[in-house]
Amino acid sequence: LQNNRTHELRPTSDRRSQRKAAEKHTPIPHQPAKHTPTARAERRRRAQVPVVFLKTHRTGSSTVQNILFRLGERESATFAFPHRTYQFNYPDRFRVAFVDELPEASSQFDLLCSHMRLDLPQVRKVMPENTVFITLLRDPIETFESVFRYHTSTVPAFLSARRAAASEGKPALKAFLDSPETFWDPKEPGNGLAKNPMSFDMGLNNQKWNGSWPEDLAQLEEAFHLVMIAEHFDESLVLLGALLGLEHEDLAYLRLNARAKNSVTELDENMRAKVRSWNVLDTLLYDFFAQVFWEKAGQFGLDRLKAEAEKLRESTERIRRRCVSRESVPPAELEDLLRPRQTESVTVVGFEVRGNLSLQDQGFCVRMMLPELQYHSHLYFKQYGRDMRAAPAD
Ligand SMILES: Nc1ncnc2c1ncn2[C@@H]1O[C@H](COP(=O)(O)OS(=O)(=O)O)[C@@H](OP(=O)(O)O)[C@H]1O
Repeated sequence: LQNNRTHELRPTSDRRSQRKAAEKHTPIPHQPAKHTPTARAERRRRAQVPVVFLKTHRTGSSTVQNILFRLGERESATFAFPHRTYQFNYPDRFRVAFVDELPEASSQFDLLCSHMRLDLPQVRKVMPENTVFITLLRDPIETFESVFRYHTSTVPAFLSARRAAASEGKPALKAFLDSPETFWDPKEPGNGLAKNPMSFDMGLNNQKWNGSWPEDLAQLEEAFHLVMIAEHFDESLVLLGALLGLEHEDLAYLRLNARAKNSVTELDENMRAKVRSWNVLDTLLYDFFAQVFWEKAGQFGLDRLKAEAEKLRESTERIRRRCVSRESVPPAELEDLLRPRQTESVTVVGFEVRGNLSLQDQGFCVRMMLPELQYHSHLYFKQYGRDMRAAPAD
């Protein structure tokens, strides 16, 4: 099984040494069968609708993507993967041309869940008519703080702020928030995430409110069957499970792609107000879909949702105890297969898998903690029999 393929976005020498190191590591065991006969029977009955998951930045989206990756792999779904790398030419708006070919043996794509900036009509051209659309939003203040810290050296506006801050001896985020307009050039394509990042990912005008916003929101509400809310993650997963016919075990998760505590900036009230005001459209977007979320929750039944979320938490906790020997593990202590992507500006922590697991449990547990890039390359290789392509050299 060619399953230790690591993503191709690192320098070749780094990749080569990583490959070499990877040979020494535990390969990803085969995808295990479900555990109980009843579960197997249930699974056969699940209506396998195609799914698009709009993977918004720094919202908890890798955790949801991991659930979908596991589901798709188990059901031999055909993934609509980017032609290159693990993103659809981000930050360009999604286009059909960004999608890799439909494998010969497949008649349609079943799952699309790699990073993109949404363009609904274009996505609809790629996916079957009965596709279910889902996404995830997070409190805009938390999201922006995380986006800023994670992408400080890749988003030009943030990088300029960091340089200015260094000369003034200030924290970069404070320098940015004191005068964001000084650093933010709206014409610079790489600045998409610098203001209202969730609105940007949803394909909205993230620069300023305009007359089309209400209509655009209404269209998104119509298109998306479920917009999950990170602050109510378990309740969101219960609704996702109901929508896709999934069991609690399918929805078990670990908090992936989390920053180490020392990579998080504590915001005082003054900074929170500044973040809120700079990202006012994200607040509008979030509040709108939070309301939609609670309407859906009401239709499901609030008491039922609460009880189901509690059961999900319990089953997830059991699975976590079975799988994880150590949480919040610094990258240097993780094997390559389980090390999340790091950026220049933050430390991202991961998980250590328990030893002495049966092969079946090992397959299940490793997948649950597999970082985005490793799982993406594994599935890409499985689907196409070749490595994921690297980004073109500039
Ligand atoms: N289950 C759950 N609930 C709430 N929050 C969660 C969850 N899982 C992941 N996270 C937090 O989401 C942040 C990572 O988001 P993404 O995976 O979307 O990031 S990325 O854009 O793919 O890099 C990252 O946030 P920060 O740690 O604040 O940066 C994760 O801690």
